[in-house]
Formats: sequence, structure tokens, C-alpha cells
Amino acid sequence: MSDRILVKGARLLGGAAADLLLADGVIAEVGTSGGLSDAGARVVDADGLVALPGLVDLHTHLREPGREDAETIRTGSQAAAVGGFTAVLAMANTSPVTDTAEAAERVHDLGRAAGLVDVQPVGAVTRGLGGEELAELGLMHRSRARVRVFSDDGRCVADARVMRRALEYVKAFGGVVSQHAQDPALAGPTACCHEGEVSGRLGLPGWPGVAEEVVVARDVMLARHTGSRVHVAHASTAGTVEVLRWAKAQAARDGSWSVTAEVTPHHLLLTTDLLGSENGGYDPTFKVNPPLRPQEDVDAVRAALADGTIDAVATDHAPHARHDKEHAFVDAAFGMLGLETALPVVATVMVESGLLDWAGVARVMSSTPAAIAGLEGQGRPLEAGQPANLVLVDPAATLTVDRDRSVSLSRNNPWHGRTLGATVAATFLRGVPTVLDGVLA
Ligand SMILES: O=C1C[C@@H](C(=O)O)NC(=O)N1
Repeated sequence: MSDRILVKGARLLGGAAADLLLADGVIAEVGTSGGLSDAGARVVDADGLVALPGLVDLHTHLREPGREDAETIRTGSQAAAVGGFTAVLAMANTSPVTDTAEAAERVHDLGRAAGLVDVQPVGAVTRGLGGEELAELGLMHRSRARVRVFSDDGRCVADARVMRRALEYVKAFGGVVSQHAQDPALAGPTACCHEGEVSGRLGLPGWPGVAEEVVVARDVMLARHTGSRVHVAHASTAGTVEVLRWAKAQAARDGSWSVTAEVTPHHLLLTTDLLGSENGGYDPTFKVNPPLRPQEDVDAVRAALADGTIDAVATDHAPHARHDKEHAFVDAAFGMLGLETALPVVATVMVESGLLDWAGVARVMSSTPAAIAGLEGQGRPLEAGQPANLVLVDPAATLTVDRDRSVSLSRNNPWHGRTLGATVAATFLRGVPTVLDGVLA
């Protein structure tokens, strides 16, 4: 196969059509549509397709090492590529936990060996996710894996003193702490869905939105105090949006610290009503942490993503084996798949509604997450000389999700049976197609 690819007639960020010549891992030339010669190049017809920089996911659970029955770095990379991603940040809640330089390098190297997306390990904030003692933050950063994002995701760094120290530590090398904001006392040990009318009706222990909001409020004050960077993982409530709006205004004025935030596709579209009996009732497919919230919260996070209060979309792709998910609701594992469907969900919720255009999608799913994670070769403009990491999207096609057609190892897919707007036609990692015609190349 020729290693030169001519992408013909793609609409760059949804704007004017252009030709892109990919060679030696970079975008070698950009020309007007029909303007570049295909001599010696393999041609990819992109007529009617939108070209975006390759998507970057700040929040993926790849399960390797430890739970290779649910996902591996290879199968998770496949799901990412099919979803249009060229980089994913792999969360640290594996077994063993990614809390040492060696563990981070192993994840990094397995990602490179799979070769489908850049797998960037997230380091744990605390040893063993125990919440007490800082992990080897500096050593992970200085390792071959160059860890810059740290998170105990799945658990909150609940101790304010530990969070303060982590923020101080990562500041030295420009790192960021991604917080799973969930006050454990307020949410309670058995909470399994949003606390509200539905949880009351179903008799399920609820986790109130305020358990997220108090931690976000505390952490922005700690970021301000330490002059450091905090990132709010999976923001899910209107109250969190209010705190973020205030905090971002303060940070912009001060210039010495920052707060960023992500929202998941499922919190942009699904609501807690899915747990009710009118929707089958108690379906653990919809059990996730933080929980699906009411429509008011969904409306608030959508508006916040549109106006920049929430910076990025991140999947929280959380594959689970059947024997962990197919239980009574209270006992089932938290989490749902997200990599293959993220872009179609964002197209449905944000683009079809006019809340974002395709340039906006590139911002929230590629350039901003790449900047937050410090991934220099990702999220770059579609210009000559830039790394050829890109995705071609068919904005006119629809995707009817079939959980059994997933390339993930797991089947906990909350989108099964739904029809979503837009599909991923092709993905290129440094000029090499990982997906063509919607399937793994
Ligand atoms: O924070 C988390 C962790 C994740 C997992 O399964 O690891 N699943 C979730 O639903 N939320």
C-alpha cells in the first residue's frame, strides 16, 4: 500500500472542501478541492465528508492490566479508532493501579504496540487509589510515559489536604489533577443513582448532585490557593456548571491557576428517567457514576459545553464483563461504553440542535482535550506540516447502534437500538488509516 494518501474533497471543519495529501506522517499539502494531483497516492474520496483533527479522549478505562476479560489495550484502542479517536487517556484504576513509573510505562508501551491510537496513561493521585499517600507523581512524569494527568477516577480524592499536596506537586511540571468529584459522606457508600423523584419511587439509595458540587467548589479554591490546575471529570449537574462559571471568571482574572471540565456523551443525552419502570426499570446498563441526572441538569451541561464553561467531551468509556454488570441494580458495576458512539451522540445533541458547529466539535473533542492533556502532536489544525491525525465524519449518515457489532470486548452499551446522527467514515493516525469506510483498516 502506498504510504501517501490523497484525501479528496473533505470539508475542513465543516467549511470549504479541500484536498489533503498525507505523507510521512504529516499533512504534506492542503489544496483546493480537485487541486492536488494523485500521482502515486492512494485516493480516499471524501466528497460530502467533514474532516476534523483526530479526536482525543481525556477519560477512557482500558482495563488492562487486570481485567482483560472486559477490555484490553488493543480492543479499547480498536473501539477508539472506530470512534474517530487518535489519542486516549487511560485511567489508572486498573489492577495493579497505575501508580508507579513502571506501571505507566507498561500501559504506554502496550498502547504503542497496539498502534491504533496514542494511549497516554493517567497516573493515580494516591498510592493504590487509597486516598491517603501521594503516588509517585514526579517519577511517573519523568518516565518514558511522560504522565501529565493524574486521577483517582472511580474514587474521589476526598481528603482536602491530600488534594492540596497533589495540586502543589503537579504544578512543578505543569501537570493537572483530574478529580472525580463525589463527596463520599454525602453520596454515601451504597448510592447507585441520582437522588430524586425516581430513586424515591424505585427505593434505590440516591447520590445527590450536591455531593459533586461541594467537591468542585472546594477544589477550585484549592487550585486558586496553590496556583495549580484542576480538571473536573464528568461534570453532571447544573450546580457544578454554576461553580465552574464563577471559578473560570476568577481564574481568568488572576491568570495564575486554572480549572477545566469535561462532560460525557451520556450526561449530554440520557436522564435518570431511564431507570423507571416505564423504561423497563432497574436496568443496570444505565448505572453509571456519576449517575444520570434529570433533564434540568442535562440542559445545563449542554449549554455549558456550548458556551465554553465546560471545555471538553470525554467518554468515560467503562467496559464491564457480563458477570459484573448483569446483577440486581444495587450490586451491578458502574459504567457504560462510550468510545464508538461519542461523536454520533455529540452530533445528535450539539450539532443537530445548532449548539455547536463542526469547528466547535473539533474544539471540544480534539484541540482542547489535547491541550489539557499536554499532547503536542494531537488536536492540531488541519494545515500543511501538522501531524496527519484526522477523522472523516459523514454528517448525513446515521448510526443505529447494535451492541453486538461493537469492537469492544464488553456489551454494556446504553445506546443499543438508538439511531444517532453522523458516523465516522475514516480515521488516520500519523497518516496511516486505522479505519476506512467505517471499519478497522
Ligand atoms: O468513575 C467511574 C469509574 C468507571 C469504571 O468503571 O471504572 N465507571 C463509572 O461509571 N464511573
